[in-house]
Amino acid sequence: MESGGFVRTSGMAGSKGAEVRDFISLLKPRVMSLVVFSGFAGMIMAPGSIHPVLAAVAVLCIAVGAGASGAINMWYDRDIDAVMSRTRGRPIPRGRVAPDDALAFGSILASGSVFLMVLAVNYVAAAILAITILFYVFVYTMWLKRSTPQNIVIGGAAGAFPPMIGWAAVTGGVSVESLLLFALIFFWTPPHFWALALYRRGDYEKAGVPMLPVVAGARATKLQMLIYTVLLLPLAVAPYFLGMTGQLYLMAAAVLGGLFLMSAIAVWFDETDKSAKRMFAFSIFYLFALFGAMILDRAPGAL
Ligand code: HEM
Ligand SMILES: CC(C)=CCC/C(C)=C/CC/C(C)=C/COP(=O)(O)OP(=O)(O)O
Repeated sequence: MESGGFVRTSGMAGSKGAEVRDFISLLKPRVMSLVVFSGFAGMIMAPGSIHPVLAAVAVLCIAVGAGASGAINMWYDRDIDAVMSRTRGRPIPRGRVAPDDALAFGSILASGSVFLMVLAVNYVAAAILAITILFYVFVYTMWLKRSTPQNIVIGGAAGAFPPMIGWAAVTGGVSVESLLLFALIFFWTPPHFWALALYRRGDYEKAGVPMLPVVAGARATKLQMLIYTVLLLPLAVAPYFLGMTGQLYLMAAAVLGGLFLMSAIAVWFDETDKSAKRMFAFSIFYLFALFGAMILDRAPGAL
């Protein structure tokens, strides 16, 4: 049976185990791991306390909401995913999951995560979760991704919300501190993504997606990456100066920031893709390590 030009497989092909794996990969689990970690960091940094069961439910809602929006993104982007070598092995282009099934799967999980957050945690956390999902699906995926090279700068806001969700789960509100956690990811996203886009430029060109390296070239992209990396430096140490962390975090943020800046400079001078690949990998380590240091060094006074 055909559906929207893609082979429908549900109910007729693949072992049950393989289908479960396919649905799991619709959730973009590796990206989800860092999203969840940043949401958890928001929860740990927030003043006050939350019952451990509610904390676990909030983390689950962030994980499921992030995964669900990833599945809807894969449903919408199935045409370009089939063209790009990085994404053509995904379950929809491979014909392992029907587009309609992916959309239903993502929509049910997205609604479920928001409802559970309302019922078990609080309205503010649920509202930010809903905004995050809607922003990623409608603003980034359906609107900006295919229309402007600033797609990931504006759309990147979606990926920056999770610590605010974690913070709101504990406090029921938004604060300067939680906005700072948002800003950290917001300014981290351009160097993170453009490093990948530099060495995947051919893919985006083929798919007609106007990513910055395709539209403005490598030099302009590298300059933008340097600018965002420099702007990230003071933001990354700011949690210490706001009294959110101790000196261990300050040192970690300074060292990580220095290394991130060095990798952006290496990308600037490197005519090959080697430094961009290294910077992309380091960007992921950077954010895990930054939030890890923050969690370890949460200022006792902030409790
Ligand atoms: C608009 C914002 C963002 C864009 C466009 C973007 C794009 C990408 C892309 C294209 C990949 C490669 C995935 C692959 O190889 O299939 C990737 C990997 C990754 N991204 Fe992002 N990203 C964004 C924001 C974020 C955020 C906010 C996080 C988490 C806080 C994140 C975490 C990760 C992780 C952990 C990986 C590695 C996944 C792997 O090992 O395959 N990204 N990102
Ligand atoms: C709680 C919650 C809802 C969190 C959502 C977090 C979120 C929006 C993360 C976005 C990160 C991401 C994988 C972007 C991929 O861009 P892309 O879709 O262009 O990448 P692709 O080409 O790999 O599909």
